Amino acid sequence: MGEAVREMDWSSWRREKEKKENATMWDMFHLGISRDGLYASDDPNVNKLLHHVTRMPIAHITQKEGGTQLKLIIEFADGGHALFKPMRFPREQETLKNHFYFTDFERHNAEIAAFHLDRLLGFRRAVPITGRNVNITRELYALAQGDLLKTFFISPDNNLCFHGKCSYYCDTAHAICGNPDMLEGSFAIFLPGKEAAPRKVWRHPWRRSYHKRRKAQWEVDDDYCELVKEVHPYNEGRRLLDIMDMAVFDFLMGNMDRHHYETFKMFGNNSAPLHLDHGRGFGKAHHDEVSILAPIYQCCLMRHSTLHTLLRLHTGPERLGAAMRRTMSADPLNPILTEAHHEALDRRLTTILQVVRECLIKAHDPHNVIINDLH
Ligand SMILES: Nc1ncnc2c1ncn2[C@@H]1O[C@H](COP(=O)(O)OP(=O)(O)OP(=O)(O)O)[C@@H](O)[C@H]1O
Ligand SMILES: [Mn+2]
Repeated sequence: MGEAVREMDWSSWRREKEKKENATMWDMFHLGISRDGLYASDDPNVNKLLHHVTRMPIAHITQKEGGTQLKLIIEFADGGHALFKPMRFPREQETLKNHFYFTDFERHNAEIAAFHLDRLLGFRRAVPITGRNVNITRELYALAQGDLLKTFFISPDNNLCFHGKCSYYCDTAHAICGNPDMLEGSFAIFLPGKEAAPRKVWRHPWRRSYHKRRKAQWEVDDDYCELVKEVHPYNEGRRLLDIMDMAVFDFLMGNMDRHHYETFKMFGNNSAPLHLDHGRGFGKAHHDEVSILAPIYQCCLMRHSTLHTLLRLHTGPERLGAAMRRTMSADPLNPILTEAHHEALDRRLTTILQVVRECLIKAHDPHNVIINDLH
């Protein structure tokens, strides 16, 4: 019953958009969202929309409520919206050695790179994101209001800075500063509003403990996957395989911060999870965090289509690191990643294939490991 009502909200909202005389690029993006992904593999609108976002004048800015680190909701002159994450540190700065994944600063370039990685892996579950240079004086300070406006100041080095209000790192010591007032940031296309397209938030079964002295159950129980396989929604349908895809994606970028994930309620339980929030990926180019692959080595599962893509990106002709370099070269903030991260992507891909190989050696039947979804 509940599902049916939500389907109706979504369809009346869709009809409303489709009726509009001139559907905007933003409308087209929203209308293209499906059960399987946020856009189609051959959708030319995605690159067009991202290019548009790099040039469109900004009309309004507000702080995004909640969240641990500062984010701005940007409204453009044509009525479209994006989620802005500012650059805090130069790309060369790695995750601080004594920081946990949950105290790591977010990186705008990781958000951009993660979108490209998700698309190259064929998932299309991450929101399209582009980099853009903003002029803090003209494009942020001139539009800021209320509490946000009060946080702008000139630093001792004569740069324009602000820190906003949030529960972590929103103070003078952790301000976001321009050079002298130019600032890099990531702009993520906004998803349809929660009213028209409500989302469900799920705890990730392999989430980390977020406590500096405690371990999660999957870290101490090698049979953890057997438990997960018993419970909804992992006991049927696509979801457990989606978790394997997420592990591939997160391991390649070194993202340990996948505590929750979201799905659109209107598509029901058998829909693709969204890949959101990758600001803590690409933090350490010289360390491979193999525990991110725990879902894969504990369950020994992978979609055939995913394995197929991984093998292609491993053997070439264009390998993963090179493909990332190529697709990100059009971004205004190119280069997005340092060379060491491109090397890490190819090295980690080899590790994933090795883990799958070990699963196949152990398995009684390879069809229990590689799940055929290529019909
Ligand atoms: N492109 C988007 N459009 C609309 N909403 C978004 C978009 N990206 C993220 N969100 C929403 O904003 C919330 C916060 O985003 P994000 O997780 O990136 O920030 P965060 O500061 O890391 O948050 P948290 O600390 O709660 O994890 C997400 O839970 C998601 O629901
Ligand atoms: Mn987060």
